[in-house]
Amino acid sequence: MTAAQIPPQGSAAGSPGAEQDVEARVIPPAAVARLTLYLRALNVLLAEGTERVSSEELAEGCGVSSTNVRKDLSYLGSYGTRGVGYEVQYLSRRISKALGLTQEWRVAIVGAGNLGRALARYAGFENRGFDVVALLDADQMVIGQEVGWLRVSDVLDLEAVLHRTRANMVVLALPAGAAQTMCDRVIEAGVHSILSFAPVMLQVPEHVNLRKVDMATELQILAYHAQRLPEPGATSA
Ligand SMILES: NC(=O)c1ccc[n+]([C@@H]2O[C@H](COP(=O)([O-])OP(=O)(O)OC[C@H]3O[C@@H](n4cnc5c(N)ncnc54)[C@H](O)[C@@H]3O)[C@@H](O)[C@H]2O)c1
Repeated sequence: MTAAQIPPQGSAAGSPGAEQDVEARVIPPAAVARLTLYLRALNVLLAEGTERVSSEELAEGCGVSSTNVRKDLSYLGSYGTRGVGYEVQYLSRRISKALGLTQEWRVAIVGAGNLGRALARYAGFENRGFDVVALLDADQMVIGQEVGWLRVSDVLDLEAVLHRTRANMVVLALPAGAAQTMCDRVIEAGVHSILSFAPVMLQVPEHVNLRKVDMATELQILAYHAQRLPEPGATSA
């Protein structure tokens, strides 16, 4: 094993001051995305009772290079010592903290159609620090229905529902035409972290964090890469 070791808390790099310095750093988006992969792998290792892991093992489990692992983890602090591997529990805590996952995230979903319902029923969010606290819709036939353990609220009451449930993230699972108005209302109600599935560009002020999920674009990227691969069984000329 050649991985660097995370120091025990209280040593120079693990001291509260050092952690604050580290947290002030901006982590590049691609590294943030990989940190979420490491966290998922580390949580599996934790559940299995594994105490240490090398950067090579972590890299293999996440499908990235060990150089990437070491570089990404260096954003959380410089850990220098080689040969012992990372302490799984400590590293998992550090990544969770860097990703803001030690904070309570309470998610309201607007749009209780196919997508909104599937998301509301998905049990995996809670394990990863996201509590789905509300599901809202505009359709009188849908309002009041039970989805999982939630009852669909009337979107006319959006502001009151967000306030009552202390939601601090909103997922928009709405038709494109309704998304901007709803996005504006959500921001006006004080929620500044929004994930949108609507196939439309949304305008938000600078202080708002907006992420857009576009599966069609992902599929197009996949198609581009797939057509560049040789057909199975094809021989190169
Ligand atoms: N990004 C992706 O990967 C992806 C994948 C699937 C769907 N989508 C998009 O997600 C959105 C939802 O998809 P779906 O399949 O669940 O659609 P759906 O038609 O099943 O559900 C939409 C829901 O939104 C509700 N709604 C409409 N206007 C509203 C408003 N102003 N306030 C509150 N609720 C309102 C409707 O009553 C309906 O229940 C669509 O825009 C779709 O294009 C994106």
